[in-house]
Amino acid sequence: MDARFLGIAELTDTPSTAVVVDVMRAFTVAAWLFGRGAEKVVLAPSLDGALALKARHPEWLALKDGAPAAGFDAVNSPALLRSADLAGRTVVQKTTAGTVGALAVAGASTVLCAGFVVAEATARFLRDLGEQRVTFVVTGEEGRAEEDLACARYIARRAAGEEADPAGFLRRAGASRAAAELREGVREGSHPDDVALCLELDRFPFAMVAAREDSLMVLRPHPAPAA
Ligand SMILES: O=C(O)[C@H](CS(=O)(=O)O)OP(=O)(O)O
Ligand SMILES: [Mg+2]
Repeated sequence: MDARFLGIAELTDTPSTAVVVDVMRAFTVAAWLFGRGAEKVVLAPSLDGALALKARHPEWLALKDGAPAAGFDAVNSPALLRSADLAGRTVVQKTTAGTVGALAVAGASTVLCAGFVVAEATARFLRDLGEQRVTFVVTGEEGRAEEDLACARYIARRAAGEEADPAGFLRRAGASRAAAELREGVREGSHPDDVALCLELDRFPFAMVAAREDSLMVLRPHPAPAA
């Protein structure tokens, strides 16, 4: 498999198959939303866009990164969402990196959103797809976020059918700037358990596929086929 690893600003063409990686924290959060029963996650282009969607659909939940804010129901923290009852709910998510990365490749034929919590299911999806050229969008720090790069490289190895010891990849992610900032409480809207939850390998059995539905980019879980 020919894998390339690009930051959002480095995307000069529309890839056929894109895996958008945001370990800390957007797509760990999205996986937890599905794990808690959410039906779909609508990826919003802006804070105002998220609030407009919520105004049109008052039953939807709006989630943003950073500090809590008026009009939003939740923040971008897996630990703060891990006990929420979200059965059948739609969540509108807007974050600094992850949702921006997914929207940047909205024209791709296949868009997966991923973190370590869905790594093997994502790799399995790619193996089943049989695509030879996969673009990994490394959403953090202009394509240099260690946690996203480590996760992307791990998924690429597994998608190519190679054995890969996850320990080194997880260690690299755990030593990232994002992990340090979360541990130190620098990032607002966080919980002390966020880093550990972001580094839980294969916590969930589904991949996450984003696709256009009407004018929206919508993320849904894609269960792994029976082995
Ligand atoms: O919520 C996050 O961890 C980040 C935003 S910030 O770096 O904390 O400001 O957003 P994400 O898009 O999930 O990387
Ligand atoms: Mg991030």
